[in-house]
Amino acid sequence: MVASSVRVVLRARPSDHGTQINYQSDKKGVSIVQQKVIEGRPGVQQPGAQNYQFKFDNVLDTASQEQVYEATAAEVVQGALEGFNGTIMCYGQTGAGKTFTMSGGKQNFKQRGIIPRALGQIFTEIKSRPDVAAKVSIQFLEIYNEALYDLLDITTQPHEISIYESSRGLVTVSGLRTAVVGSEAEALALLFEGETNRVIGEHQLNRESSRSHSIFTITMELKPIGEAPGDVLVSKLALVDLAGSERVSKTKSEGLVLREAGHINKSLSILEQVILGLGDKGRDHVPFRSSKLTHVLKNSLGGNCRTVLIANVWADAAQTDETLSTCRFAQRMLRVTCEVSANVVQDSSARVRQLERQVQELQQELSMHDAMAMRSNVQYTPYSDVQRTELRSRVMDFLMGEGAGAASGPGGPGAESIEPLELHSLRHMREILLACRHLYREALRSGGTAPRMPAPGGPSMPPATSGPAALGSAPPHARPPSATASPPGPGGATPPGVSVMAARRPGSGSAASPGPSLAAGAAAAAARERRWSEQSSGDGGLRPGSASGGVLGGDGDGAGVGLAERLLSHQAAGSSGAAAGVVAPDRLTALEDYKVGPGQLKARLLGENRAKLRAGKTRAKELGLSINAAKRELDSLKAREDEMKRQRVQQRGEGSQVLDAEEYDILMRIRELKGAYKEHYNELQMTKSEVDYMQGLVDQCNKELLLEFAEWYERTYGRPPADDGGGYGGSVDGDYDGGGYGGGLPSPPYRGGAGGQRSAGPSSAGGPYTTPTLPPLASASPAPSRGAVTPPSPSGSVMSAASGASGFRVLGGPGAAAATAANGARPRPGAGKAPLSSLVGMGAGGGGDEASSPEAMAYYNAQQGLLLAKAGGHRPGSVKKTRPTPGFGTGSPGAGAMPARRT
Ligand SMILES: Nc1ncnc2c1ncn2[C@@H]1O[C@H](COP(=O)(O)OP(=O)(O)OP(=O)(O)O)[C@@H](O)[C@H]1O
Repeated sequence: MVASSVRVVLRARPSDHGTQINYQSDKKGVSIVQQKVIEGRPGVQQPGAQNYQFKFDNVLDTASQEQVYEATAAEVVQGALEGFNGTIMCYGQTGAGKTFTMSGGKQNFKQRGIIPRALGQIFTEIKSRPDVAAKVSIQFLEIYNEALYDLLDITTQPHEISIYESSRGLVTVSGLRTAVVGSEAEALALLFEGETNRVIGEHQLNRESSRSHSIFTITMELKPIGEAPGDVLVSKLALVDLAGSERVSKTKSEGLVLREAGHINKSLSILEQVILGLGDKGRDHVPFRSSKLTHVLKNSLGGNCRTVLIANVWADAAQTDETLSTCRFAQRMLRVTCEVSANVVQDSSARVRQLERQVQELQQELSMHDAMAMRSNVQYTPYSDVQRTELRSRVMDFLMGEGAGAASGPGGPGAESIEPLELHSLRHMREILLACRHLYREALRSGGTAPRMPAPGGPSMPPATSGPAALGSAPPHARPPSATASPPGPGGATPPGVSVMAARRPGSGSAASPGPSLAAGAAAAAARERRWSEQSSGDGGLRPGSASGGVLGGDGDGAGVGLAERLLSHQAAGSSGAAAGVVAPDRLTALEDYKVGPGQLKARLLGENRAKLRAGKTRAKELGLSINAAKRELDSLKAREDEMKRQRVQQRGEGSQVLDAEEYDILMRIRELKGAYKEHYNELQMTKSEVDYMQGLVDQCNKELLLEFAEWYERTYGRPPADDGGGYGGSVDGDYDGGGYGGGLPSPPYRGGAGGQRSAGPSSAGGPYTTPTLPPLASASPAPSRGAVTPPSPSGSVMSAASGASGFRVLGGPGAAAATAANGARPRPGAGKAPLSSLVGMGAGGGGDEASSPEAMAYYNAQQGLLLAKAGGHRPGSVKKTRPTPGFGTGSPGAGAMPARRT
């Protein structure tokens, strides 16, 4: 255990108003000069302004925020790869940029936050370690109004999620879906999926304010593979985006948003008390259990965890009070220390192998001892069939030998004439007993009489209790045949080599056939065995929420549900107009109006992101082509070089080092090509990550735009009748790269259906990922090394690697596949039953041909049934998200003509 202090990073959102707080940072820390207005003259201290000094490890200058995000992610990721738990927690007032820091901005890849960076680093590192088997799993928890929600599965009810604390103080959250992910793209898809499910609201200071705390947990298990497997490193990374503290006088919150603010402020104030308690060594009680947030974070605050706090402040003069309060909180956090140690878990299979080796060595050791003690017939290995048969015949001889029937016990008449059975070892003794049992059963089966056992301690057994009927009810240790050879002495252990005069069973004819109690005993044993096997098979089952592997299976959960559910709730609610009497245009027309009207900001963002996504794909395609061309040229140059080398050796002998001009040129060209290959390969890796990220952003924008449109439509024209399937599910992203997580929304007819058709197959889906594959660059590729670029796998070329990493792997069940096919869209990571979202609008006119697909409709109906069945217990957040609240839309300040946000 090593004591480690919490690290604090200060990160400032730039001022919106040209007025800002003056930060000065030097080695001592950050100094904040409180100023009134310094417009036009930033950095100039006004007379009488107060100066505050805070000391933090790292002051984030906005110009270098990418490096700080990258470095902060790397800090905990590196620790996690060594088995240390880590936490990064964003704290600060509302609007200060916590979500921006954790998840990233919505504009571009460069703005991605700490979570996507951490995921990228984890998978890059895993790829560079071929000697390690890694398992990465993800959970995404939301704490909203003091209730727990699963952001990866919104059908899970809060009461199904609970916090457990072990006697050693280890806190775990049970009931959450655990998604095992195999690539960065899969993990990113889940992040975006969860983000979309998060409850957000709008107030004066932030149009997209998180109304909940979220904890994105990455669990890693790293296990060495190969001849001598070692211990497993298990680590947990908790990436926490807290809801922002807010002064309601500033945020002008009302209604539900105000109530949410109450919960947020209360839980943050308990967090402060916990931090105060942890910093005060004299305090013996820290109120971790006073709020769900502090209870869940217990191990991250002062536990076995390396913790980094990012104090987010808003560098605006109007926010000085909140900035100072955040800095004070961060200062207190610096006093908290954690006891950290690497989590090393023994690999049970490796342990078994180790013990087997140990047993073997001990057996050899024993054999040597026996040889020295002249005990040559001790056997430590299991008996073979031949040995067993031989032993049985000896036991038989013993039982039927001279004096049989006369001897009635050790010392009885005739006993001295019986050749004793020597016992060499415990194993030998057991085998003799087994042989007795075998013979006994054989005798019973062949209709013979069961030999009677002598009464324990008595010379002979009274007939009434000695028959087989009595045997069944006898205690196990007294049952034949074991009792016959039951060795003397406590515990029945007989020293090896001791001769035991086995008591001979009187062969009297008084024994009857096996009685019912024997049969009952056998039945009970069988039942026991059955129970045991049932139990063990039950143990192997997975608890709900501990899904492994089938992360996104088409089993009724998945990416599209959140949206679909919300959309369904609109449809199910029937028609009720906010503006009853207004003639509603058809929804596709309305959607077009919405995109140039109230939804133009999001529509523009979507358009921009789509353009960036397309640019990324084009670049990836160019890079792929150039890599493949380089590879082809390298192959032919290599062949030519080999040929020239062979000729040179033939003509001038083995030792000749003199190259002619052509061979020299070839060598130079090979070197040049290798450099270009490596450079382009690295760039392709980066571009690939960017494409995955931008795809997620596009999908997220797409969903949000649809959702906002649905809310706006309802407010403006009232709820559409249930059979009006015209628009909610219609895509706002008709381009080939579009589509929600569920495999793309159907292409709207007003766009000519281009999207749906173009995404019909892999060759049209991802331009750059469809060129022919090439074998890996064998000798020309750089050798894999830690931290270096991993060359393409032997099974595929650079191009196929790119396509794989884009994650277009079908993870959904048959329903997902059917829906995807119906959709004409390629399956996406996180698909699961996601295509539901694309099917919602199929009822009439939304999806063109696809609507007629019986498989798709069957899938849709099944999903709808599932949702309706669960409708009674929907999480409040998801329902709430679909419903404009009093604080929004018409009434809330700042809402204006914007559609009501999810609240
Ligand atoms: N460094 C930055 N550069 C550019 N824009 C930023 C930066 N930080 C924050 N923003 C912008 O400020 C706004 C508020 O940011 P964000 O939603 O991340 O704040 P928050 O602290 O999470 O707020 P809340 O607690 O209300 O959820 C967003 O529009 C975001 O894009």
